[in-house]
Amino acid sequence: MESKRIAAEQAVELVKEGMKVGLGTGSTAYWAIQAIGRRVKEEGLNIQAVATSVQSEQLAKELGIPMMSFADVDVLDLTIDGADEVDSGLHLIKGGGGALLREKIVAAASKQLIIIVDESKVVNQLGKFPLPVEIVPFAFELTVKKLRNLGCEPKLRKNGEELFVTDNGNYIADCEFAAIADPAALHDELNGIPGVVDNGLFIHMANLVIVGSADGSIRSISKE
Ligand SMILES: O=C[C@H](O)[C@H](O)[C@H](O)COP(=O)(O)O
Repeated sequence: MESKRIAAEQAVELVKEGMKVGLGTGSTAYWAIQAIGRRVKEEGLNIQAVATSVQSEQLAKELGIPMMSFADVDVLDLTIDGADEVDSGLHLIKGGGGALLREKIVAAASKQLIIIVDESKVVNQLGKFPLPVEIVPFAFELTVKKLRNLGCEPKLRKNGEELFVTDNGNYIADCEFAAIADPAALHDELNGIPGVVDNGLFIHMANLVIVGSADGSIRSISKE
């Protein structure tokens, strides 16, 4: 928890007066939202934010972070979000919390995507973490078969006895690939399946990854 918090707090130092900011989702982004809330309250930091999930939006509102409507968003200055895996090319797997679609929409609208993780998320090759794929409920069994044909073992995510439902009313298939040799090609293949809304591969989207360690040190991975 400490390593996530220090990475998040370092990222929040990049938030400047007047910025339009995207707020990520998950246990690491939680610490970033807390730190932004503190800066708004204590320093009077003047920003406007949008959130990548209902959960993050609620937290931001509780902390008094000014929220803007997506109708008023053209370009965001900065988004701070977590990830499930990060490789040295700054490609990501996201969606462990089921928020990948909103996260990708917000990331795509951002000049800068800052990713905050602990050391456990940094990998040589993506794919150990089962890749979350958001699929529409209609004929989902058929979509899952198409996913399996790509060579993975998809598991529909559950919430207790029920299927997990995203903020967008869709299902998540967690796809075990073991190793993803060509993330960009797989991204396009997955999104070419009718019924797939989007997948958790974020290719060429992150600008900077801030990695927190349990010993309190912080390092960054940026584009070469
Ligand atoms: O859907 C969830 C997001 O992509 C999260 O940012 C990701 O799963 C990392 O979450 P956490 O910081 O809790 O490990």
